[in-house]
Amino acid sequence: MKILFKAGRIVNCDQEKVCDLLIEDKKIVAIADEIDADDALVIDARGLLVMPGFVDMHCHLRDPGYEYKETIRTGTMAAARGGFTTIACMPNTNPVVDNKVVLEYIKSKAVREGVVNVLPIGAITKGLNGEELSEMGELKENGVVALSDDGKSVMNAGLMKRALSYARMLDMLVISHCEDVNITGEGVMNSGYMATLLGLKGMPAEAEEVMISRDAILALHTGARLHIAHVSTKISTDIIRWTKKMGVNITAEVTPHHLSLTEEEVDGYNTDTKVNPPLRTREDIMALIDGLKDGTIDCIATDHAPHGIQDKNVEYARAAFGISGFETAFSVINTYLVEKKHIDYKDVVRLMSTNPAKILGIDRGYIKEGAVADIVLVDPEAAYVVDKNKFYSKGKNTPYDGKVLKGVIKMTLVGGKVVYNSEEGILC
Ligand SMILES: NC(=O)N[C@@H](CC(=O)O)C(=O)O
Ligand SMILES: [Zn+2]
Ligand SMILES: [Zn+2]
Repeated sequence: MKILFKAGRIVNCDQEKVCDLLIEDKKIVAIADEIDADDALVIDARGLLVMPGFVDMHCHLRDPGYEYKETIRTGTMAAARGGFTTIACMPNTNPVVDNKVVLEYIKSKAVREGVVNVLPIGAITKGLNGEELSEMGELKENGVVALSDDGKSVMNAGLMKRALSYARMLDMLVISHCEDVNITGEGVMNSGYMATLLGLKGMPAEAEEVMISRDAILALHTGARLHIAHVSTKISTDIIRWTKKMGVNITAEVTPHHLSLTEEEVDGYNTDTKVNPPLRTREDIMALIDGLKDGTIDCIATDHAPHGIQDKNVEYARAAFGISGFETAFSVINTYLVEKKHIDYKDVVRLMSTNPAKILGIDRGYIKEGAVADIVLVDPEAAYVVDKNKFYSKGKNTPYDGKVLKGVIKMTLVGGKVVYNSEEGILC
């Protein structure tokens, strides 16, 4: 099967050009000004962006254990609609991914039912209990791309140090959810004026910042590769900038919601704005954007965290933390960052494809001859109104419902196969 994209704007992290692109079987075989291939399916890509498929290094697929929130099937369908071709899923399932049996279940189900590539992340501690290390070596041998207790912090610094030492020996990436729970306590939104006004308990910025500091120092002394999940504050960004300068092997991600929405969204008590870490302030957003621009923050990750209606349709203080993020990620970035001229499309590719692929150590994220044809075709000008009821994800928990966003995914290809297009939907 051959697919020929005609006159699309091909965007990589370091260059872009309007030209043709030919795919044969699983690979990109030619990129040139004018390609003819009689037997190919021809796609008119004029006015559209042809980008390397997005790579999401942080999502929750909820399978096994919480299939009412999401399954590998529905989660990967949502990912494909979002333009993602590879996603790394967190181990906070039930049972937790702390052994090879659960890992095998996810891997085989992803091969059978997955629409996009799924890379599982294993737990740092058994059962995410923060007490005993998981069988890290066994997890690595069986194919995890990283280790994380996401959803929770490893509160015991001694244990985290040991985890990082082993990770260093095994050459594994550790992804840290940074939250000192003794500081966040019962908090449900950002600490400050809004929390006081709304009568809700706050989650102070320093809960995140002290843990990033701790983990950066532990990474410095152990030499481990550390990745900070969902960075959300100005000071966090500064700490990462400084520690990178010191030579710490540290990378970081930020989510679309932390780049676009502030704590003001919580006014009205819409539980779909409840997320961990919480939505912060305008000042934090501006600092996070600066961090993306100067390379302090390496990538954008969705932290797609789908929940059921029963988890969210309760009073604010009792609702689950999390935002369903796959299906709005690109258009949020396009609307809030590209349209506002903070970044350009080369940056989008760097942040959503090239860098996350690099951090995960996978050969993806760059369009070139010979590369696997994981590609997303985007109409950057099309605007639409977000309708959560049209999500493929079972998680309808989006704070963007009813908002107008610009940028539509027209087509997603995984390994040279069209798995989604905006007219017909999911095709496999
Ligand atoms: N981000 C969230 O608010 N929730 C995540 C956990 C996490 O990413 O820490 C979840 O699993 O629901
Ligand atoms: Zn987290
Ligand atoms: Zn998460």
